[in-house]
Amino acid sequence: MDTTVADPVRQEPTAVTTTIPGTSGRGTAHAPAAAASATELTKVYGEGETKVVALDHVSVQFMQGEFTAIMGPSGSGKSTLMHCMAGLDTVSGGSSRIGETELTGLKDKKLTQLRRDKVGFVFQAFNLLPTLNALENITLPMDIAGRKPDQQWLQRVVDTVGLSGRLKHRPSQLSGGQQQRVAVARALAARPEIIFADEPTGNLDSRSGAEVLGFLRNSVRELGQTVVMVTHDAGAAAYADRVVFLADGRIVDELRDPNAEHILDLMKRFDAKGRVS
Ligand SMILES: Nc1ncnc2c1ncn2[C@@H]1O[C@H](COP(=O)(O)OP(=O)(O)OP(=O)(O)O)[C@@H](O)[C@H]1O
Repeated sequence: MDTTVADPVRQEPTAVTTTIPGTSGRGTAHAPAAAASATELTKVYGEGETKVVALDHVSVQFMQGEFTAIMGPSGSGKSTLMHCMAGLDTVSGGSSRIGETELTGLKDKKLTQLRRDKVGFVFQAFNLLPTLNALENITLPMDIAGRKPDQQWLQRVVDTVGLSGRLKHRPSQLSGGQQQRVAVARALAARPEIIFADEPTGNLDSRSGAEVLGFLRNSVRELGQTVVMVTHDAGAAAYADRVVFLADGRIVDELRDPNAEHILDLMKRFDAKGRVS
C-alpha cells in the first residue's frame, strides 16, 4: 500500500454565523455549533423492581472543536450517556442529535450509516485486526464503506498521532500505547463530526496513556476534531477543555479548563447518588 502523501493543508474548526440579538442584523459573531446534543435524555433499564433510571432528563451539548471529558462515580450513567448520544443504544425519552440529525426514531439502516459516516469510536480495548498492518487498520472503516481516504488528511492524522514510522507494523509489533494511537488515527481518518472515546487509556500504563491523551488533545487543537471521552481518571480528564460530572443519571456540575486538582476536589463533593457532601 502506498503510504506517501502530499503536504497537509491546515483546517480550522467550522463555525456558524449568528446574528447578535439587539444589533438589528448589523453585527455578526461566530459561535461554535454543537457537534452533538442531548435534550432531556432519559434512559430506563428494566421495569418494576429491577427498574434502573440510568439517565434522568440529561441535557448537554458538545461543541465543535472541543475536547470534553465525562466523569462520575461508577454506575452514574457515563457509558449510557455516551452510547445513547452515539446511536449505539436506544433512548427511553428526550432527544439526541449528532449535528442536525435527530437520532430518536431513526431506522437501523440510517443509524448504522450515521455512525459510519459521522461518528468515530475509541474503546478501552483497541479492537484492531491482528492480520492487518497499522495503515490497513486505520483505513479499514473507509475501505468497508467503499470510500477513498483523503491522502492529505490521512498524512496529517498519521503525523499528528506520531505513527509515520510504524505504518507497516502489525498490532502485535506495536506497544499498547501505539496500538491505541492506531485506534485514534482510525477514528480520525474518516473525519467524523465527533469522536466518542470510552476509557481510552484504561488498558495503558501512565506514560502510554499520557501519549494517547496528548494525541487526542492534538486532534482537537490541530485538526479541529470534536472529542468526548468517558474516564474515571482525573489526570486524563485534565487534558480536556471541559469536564462534565454525572451522578445518579444527572449532570451535577462542570468545569472549564480544568486541572487535576480541581477535578479531584469536585469528585470528592459528590457521592454516587449525586448528593453534595
Ligand atoms: N444493560 C443494562 N441493563 C440494566 N441496567 C443497566 C444496563 N446497563 C447499565 N445499567 C445500569 O445503569 C446505570 C448506569 O450504568 P453505566 O454503565 O452507564 O454507568 P457508568 O457511569 O458508565 O459506570 P462505570 O463507571 O462503572 O462504567 C447503572 O446502575 C447500571 O447498573
